[in-house]
Amino acid sequence: MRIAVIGAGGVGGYFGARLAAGGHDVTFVARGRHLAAIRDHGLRVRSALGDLHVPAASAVAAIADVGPADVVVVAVKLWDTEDVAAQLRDVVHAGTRVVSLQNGVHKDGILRGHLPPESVWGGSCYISSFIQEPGVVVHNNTLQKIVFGPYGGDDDLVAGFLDACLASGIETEASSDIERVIWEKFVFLVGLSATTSTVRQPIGVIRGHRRSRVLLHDVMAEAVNVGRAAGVKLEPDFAEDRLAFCDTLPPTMTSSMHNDLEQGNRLELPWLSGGVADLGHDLGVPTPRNQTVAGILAPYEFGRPAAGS
Ligand SMILES: NC(=O)C1=CN([C@@H]2O[C@H](COP(=O)(O)OP(=O)(O)OC[C@H]3O[C@@H](n4cnc5c(N)ncnc54)[C@H](OP(=O)(O)O)[C@@H]3O)[C@@H](O)[C@H]2O)C=CC1
Ligand SMILES: CC(C)(CO)C(=O)C(=O)O
Repeated sequence: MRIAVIGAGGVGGYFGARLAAGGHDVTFVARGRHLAAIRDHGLRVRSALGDLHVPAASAVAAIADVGPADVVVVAVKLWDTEDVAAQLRDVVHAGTRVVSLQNGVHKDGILRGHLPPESVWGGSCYISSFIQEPGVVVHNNTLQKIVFGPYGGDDDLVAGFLDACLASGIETEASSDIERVIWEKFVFLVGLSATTSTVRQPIGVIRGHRRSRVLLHDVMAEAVNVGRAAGVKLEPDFAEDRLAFCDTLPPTMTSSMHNDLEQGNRLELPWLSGGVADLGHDLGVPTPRNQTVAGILAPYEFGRPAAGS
């Protein structure tokens, strides 16, 4: 299968490298020092499930340099989605499918705004991975899962990508209710990212203290209320379900937003707690806790603020 990966970072680098190791023809679009390092030494992935090395020739600098692809995997940070979506217009043909593994509930609407809607599958992933240094992606533990599926109706092309992922050793599911799947992850991620980032501690600390545990629950409950008001079929008690799920996680687990905060990187805050607050505002659903989280973290949205700025 011919696969193009837009963004060779934690997510795209990891899953793309697994697919390449599985024998698929994978082209990575990368940029900056990461691209330069990949061109010098290839893309190296350090993973608890076995290290991987992708040859330098697999990387290109521009989306326009991607040849015909069966599946395009979008794995850039959320602020780059609009730009990538516009550039993908020339790459997506009748038999091409685009699947975003990004977080949040806004990304597919952006892609569908630029591309034929039927070409965009919904997608979600569970993994903890990051660019350790240019050319090197680290996959922290053994979790690595993709769920994807078409929006409405069947699509004969789903089976090919499902088989490609499974045969490459990626835990993968095809879903006939992908919107709900994406929202279910969103609810959990909003809770995890809001609490780990504001408290600056991993999930074990958050769930272990009565008040921060209540905050975790309430932040997720607001996301559930917003999703239900938007027509997503989330169970009314889904926040309780996710709180129980949080109790099963390793105590050291944290969110990519908390990691980005600690590194002084830009945050996806406007699409996580900020996104819940904005959607809640539009739908008339109160979201006081997510608004508070978005306010506390706002000064860090574009990286660590300079002292006194
Ligand atoms: N990392 C994780 O553990 C998880 C992340 N996610 C989600 O996946 C998405 C991607 O996250 P992650 O992999 O961590 O992000 P990274 O920052 O690690 O990787 C994104 C890469 O894409 C590059 N990029 C952006 N735009 C372009 C472009 N137009 N052309 C070429 N390269 C481009 C970035 O370059 P530059 O640095 O120059 O901007 C960067 O190297 C996010 O939405 C995130 O929330 C989901 C699950 C887990
Ligand atoms: C919760 C996790 C690690 C699961 O993939 C995630 O998506 C994130 O923190 O961005």
